[in-house]
Amino acid sequence: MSVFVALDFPTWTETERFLKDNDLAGVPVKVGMELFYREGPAIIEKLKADNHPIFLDLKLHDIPNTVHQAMKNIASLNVDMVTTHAIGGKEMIYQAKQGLAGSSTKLMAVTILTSMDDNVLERELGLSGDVEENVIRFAALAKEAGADGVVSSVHEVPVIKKHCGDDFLSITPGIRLADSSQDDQKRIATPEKAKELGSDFLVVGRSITKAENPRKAYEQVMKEWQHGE
Ligand SMILES: O=c1ccn([C@@H]2O[C@H](COP(=O)(O)O)[C@@H](O)[C@H]2O)c(=O)[nH]1
Repeated sequence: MSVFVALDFPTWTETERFLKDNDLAGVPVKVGMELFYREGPAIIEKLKADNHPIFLDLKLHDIPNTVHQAMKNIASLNVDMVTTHAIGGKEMIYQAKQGLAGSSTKLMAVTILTSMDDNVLERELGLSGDVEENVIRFAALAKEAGADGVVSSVHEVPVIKKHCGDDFLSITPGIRLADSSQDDQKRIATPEKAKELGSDFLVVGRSITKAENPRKAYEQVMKEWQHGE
């Protein structure tokens, strides 16, 4: 199971420099809105040419037909995983999966963003239940609709596996090394904790990209993830 480095950079020039300067050729990477909206699908071809496994994190959320048609276009990019928001509902998630038919791209549904906590759910969104209850509900919905797995924080992985089964994949952002700053994330965990709680895949951005020595930070993440230390 892999660690995806979040390439949250404004352009390909900066991305390419980061990967080269830090000797990260071929590592699994996550492409999100910032880079994709600037560089478009060409960025995927460039990264594939350098053998990077790719998680395309575009978090689609629209009416079912629009998401279906968009996923048909995404399917032709042959990335490893793509995201949709579970809050778009069962029919939207189902149509997202149908749009990917014929490709090997896995569909991951975002449950509750790792930048949110119980307070935000209750006071700002008026959702009933705490983060964990909502994550379980969205994960069960995503599974029923045909998704391959969900995005959540590390802390909800055990309950997701309990309710949806061990083979329902979990990918967890909000990863921080012990000395990294929390930034805008509310539900964080170390790579070591992610291993202990059973995440299948990690997403690590600023703990690596903003580190004084990104290569050393990447190696520390891998050490904790592979050996739990
Ligand atoms: O719930 C979510 C879903 C996606 N993300 C994305 O992961 C990275 C995390 O970056 P860090 O710098 O490690 O905080 C970022 O690209 C988000 O868009 C998430 O954080 N939480």
